[in-house]
Amino acid sequence: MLNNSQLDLAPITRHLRAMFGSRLLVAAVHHLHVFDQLNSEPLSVAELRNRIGLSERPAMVLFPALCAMQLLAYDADGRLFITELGRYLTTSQTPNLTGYTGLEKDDIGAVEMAVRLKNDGPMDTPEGISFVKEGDAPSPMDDPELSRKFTLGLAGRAKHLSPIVAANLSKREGHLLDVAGGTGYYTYEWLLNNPASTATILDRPAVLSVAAEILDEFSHSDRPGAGSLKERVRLLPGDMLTDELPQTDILLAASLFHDWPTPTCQLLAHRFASALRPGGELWVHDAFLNDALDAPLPVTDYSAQLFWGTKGRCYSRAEYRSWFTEAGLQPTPDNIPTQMDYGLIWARKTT
Ligand SMILES: C[S@@+](CC[C@H](N)C(=O)[O-])C[C@H]1O[C@@H](n2cnc3c(N)ncnc32)[C@H](O)[C@@H]1O
Repeated sequence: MLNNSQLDLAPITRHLRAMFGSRLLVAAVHHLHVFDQLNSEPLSVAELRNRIGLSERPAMVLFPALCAMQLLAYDADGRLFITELGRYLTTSQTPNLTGYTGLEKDDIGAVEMAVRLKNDGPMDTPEGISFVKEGDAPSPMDDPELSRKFTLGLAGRAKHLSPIVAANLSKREGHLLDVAGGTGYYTYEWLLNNPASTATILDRPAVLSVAAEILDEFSHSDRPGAGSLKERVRLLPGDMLTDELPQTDILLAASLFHDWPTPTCQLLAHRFASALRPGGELWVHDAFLNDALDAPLPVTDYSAQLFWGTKGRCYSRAEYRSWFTEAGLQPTPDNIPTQMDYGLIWARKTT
């Protein structure tokens, strides 16, 4: 069931994220010289990566974006080639737009994007990387001020999307584990829809102190059932990468995998599968690339934004489903759009 009665705010998030796509374009043309490399012949992804010195994550951000911009495409052998449109970004085409796009080549965002693409992330991160806590490295999510800033920064998005997400998750009596749950809005909405159920929100301690304030406010609202929420929610401080996870019937990973590189996503899929009881369900709310990894443009822009600020990127549903299968789960074919270019997919634990 899709609750579509509220306005989709995608135009706002698309314009916001387009800035990162623009940086990719200028960096690709003027700093990484992608179009010069492809000018004489199509190249395999591996060969192009090798020539411009990109590791896996930046390549899987940049190449899908240039395809979604219709500047590159894949041939039948899986090699990248310059499209008719993309030819106007080569100096061998007359006329071409390289002089015009070159006017932006010293833009500070484009220059920094080129640095981050080549380095697979920023050169220096003394405060740690936004939204991630890994090992002993400093994390803004463990700093009282920064974690509040980042958590409240996502609050409006979660508040807007959570009724739609909750309406589409399974209705059942049981337990929901909202891993890296942030504000907790997805949990509160699901508990209102499932009055006999309970939930755990797992996150960093500093994040959970913000969640506790939001839970307090939510439980004093006039929403039916809000009064019993506090008794039904447990706020569990921890590290999802290392701590034992509580057993659950439904595990929600909302805007979670996209902060992490592929090997960590594979690890998380295994950890989440182990936390599910037989018959349990793993739900992912995120923005997905298409399985051909060449569209859609709003998601390739979002992937660039995530690449800029986190350890992750956007992934395709096929990538998620392969991790679920490797972790012993059975992916369902469901593809449930929500809003702001997000959607839901899920897998079940059969045994
Ligand atoms: C992008 S936010 C998503 C929050 C929420 N699910 C939402 O959609 O609004 C990612 C969350 O992951 C949490 N996180 C990062 N590393 C973590 C770790 N190792 N253990 C637990 N939570 C972690 C962060 O504190 C942050 O709240």
